[in-house]
Amino acid sequence: MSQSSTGKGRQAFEGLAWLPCLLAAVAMASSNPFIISFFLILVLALNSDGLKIDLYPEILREEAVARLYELGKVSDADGYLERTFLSPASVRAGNLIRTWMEDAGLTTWVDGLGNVHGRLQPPNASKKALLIGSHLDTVVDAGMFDGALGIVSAISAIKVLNVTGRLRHLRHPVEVIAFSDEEGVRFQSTFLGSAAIAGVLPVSTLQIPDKSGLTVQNILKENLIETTEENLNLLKYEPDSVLGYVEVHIEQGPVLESIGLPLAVVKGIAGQTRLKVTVRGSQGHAGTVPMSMRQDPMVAAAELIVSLERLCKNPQDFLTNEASDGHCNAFSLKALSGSLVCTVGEISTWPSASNVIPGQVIFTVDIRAIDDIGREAIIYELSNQMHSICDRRSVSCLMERKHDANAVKCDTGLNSQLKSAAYSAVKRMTGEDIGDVPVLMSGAGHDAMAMSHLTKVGMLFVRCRGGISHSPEEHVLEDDVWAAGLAIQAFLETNL
Ligand SMILES: NC(=O)N[C@H](N)C(=O)O
Repeated sequence: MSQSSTGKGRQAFEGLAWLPCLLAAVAMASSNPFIISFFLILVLALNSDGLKIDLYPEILREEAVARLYELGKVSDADGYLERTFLSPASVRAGNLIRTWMEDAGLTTWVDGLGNVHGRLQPPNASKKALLIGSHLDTVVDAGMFDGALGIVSAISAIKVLNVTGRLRHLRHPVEVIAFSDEEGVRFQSTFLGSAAIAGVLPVSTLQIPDKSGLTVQNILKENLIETTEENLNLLKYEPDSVLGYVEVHIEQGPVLESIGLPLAVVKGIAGQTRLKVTVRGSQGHAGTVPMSMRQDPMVAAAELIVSLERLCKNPQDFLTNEASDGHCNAFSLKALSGSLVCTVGEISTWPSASNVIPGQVIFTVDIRAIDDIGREAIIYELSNQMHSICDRRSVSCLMERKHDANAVKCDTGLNSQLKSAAYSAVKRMTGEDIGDVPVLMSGAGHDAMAMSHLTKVGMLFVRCRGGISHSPEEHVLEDDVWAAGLAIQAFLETNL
C-alpha cells in the first residue's frame, strides 16, 4: 500500500496515544482517592482533546483503504479494472458492499435498477432521510477510487457512529446508496441508478441495447430483477421523504494537490451532452478506388473530430453573443470558453480491415460546460459544420443525442455544513488551522446531477494524485481517505 502523508499534528497524536492508558493504570494502582480522581480527570481531559483514539484511524483509514484496494480488484477484465452496469463483477462488488453496510449496522437491499442500499432507521427519527453515496460501476481501465471512495467513506463513517453507540441517537434516517451505473459505459446513458431513484429515468431506457444487443431490461432480468415500464416508477423516492443527498468523490482534477489541501466542497457540476455521430460512405477496395472517387467516412470523421477540437478550443471564433435572430444569446462566451471541454474517446468502423475503405464510422462526442445555453450553441454549430463537411465529401452524417444533463448548483446550506465538517476533520487530524475550505467546480459528472432532481445536493471533493482519474494511475493518500471519513462522520454527527 502507498505511504501516507504524515502531518506534524498526527505524529503528535500518535506520540500521546499511550498516555491515557498509562495514566489510568497509575490511577488504578494508587489507593489514594484524590490521586485516582486527579488522574482519571486527566485521562478524560486528554480524551476530550480528540487524541488519535477519537479519530478512529483503524476504521476510517486502515480498514477503509483495505476495502478500496479489495474493491479495486473486483473486475470483469484481467489486468485492468472494469465494472459496467450489472456485469458479473458489478454484482460481486455490490455483494461485497452489502457486507460492509451490514457490518456498519445498516439494513441492506438491492432495488429494481441494481442500486445497493444500506439504511438505518433510528428510533423516533423524523421521516426525512439523508441519502449519501456514489457509484460502484467504473469506466474501462479505471482507477479504484472513482465512485468507490464515496461509498466506502460513507460506510466507514457510519460504522464509527455505530461502534460508539451514536448511530441510534441520530434524528434522521441515513441511507447509503451504491449506484449501479454512473459512468454509462455499457449503455451510453449515464446515471441509470440515480435517475431511477430521482424519478427522471425515461421508461424507454429499459429498451436501450448494449453492444451485444441485450437491453437494460434483459440485464436486469438476467439478475432476477423484474423491472418493467409499469413498475419503474416505484423506484422513485418522494421529495418529502428526503433531507438531502451528499456525495464524497475524488476531485479528478489537480487543484487540491496544487494548494496542498485534502478536501474541498463543490460549488456546482458542469452540464454534459453525449452525441453519437454515424458517418456512412462508399465501402470499397483500398487498392483500386482512385482517391478522387472516394466517399470515405473515415477521413470525413477525422475532419469532423479536428473541427470539433478547433470549435471547442476557440468558441469565440465561431459563436457570437448575437443569436441568429439578432437577439443577444443568454450566455457568456467568457464563461463558456473557461469551462468548455469536448472529447472523442470512442470510435468504431466497419468493416475495420486494412485493405478496405470503410463503409461506416461511428464515434461518440462528449461536450461539457457550466453554461447550458452555451453548450447548446456549441452543439448547434457542430451540427452545421458536420453537415457542411459531409456534403462536401459526399458521405452521410447522423448526429444523435444519447445523453443530456444540465449543469447543477450544489446547495449552499449543505455545502456550508460540509465545509465545517471538512475544516474540523483536518484540524483534528493534523492540529493545523487550514483557514477556509476550498470551493471548486466539477467538470466531471456525478450521480448528484440526477439526485438534484429529487432533493438538494452537496459534494465533498478529495485530493487525488496529479488530478489523474479514469486511469489505473488514479491514487488517493491514505490520510486523505481518513480525512474524508472523518469529515463525513463529523457531518453526520453535527447535522443529523
Ligand atoms: N466522475 C465521473 O468521472 N463522472 C462521469 N463518468 C464523467 O464525468 O465522465
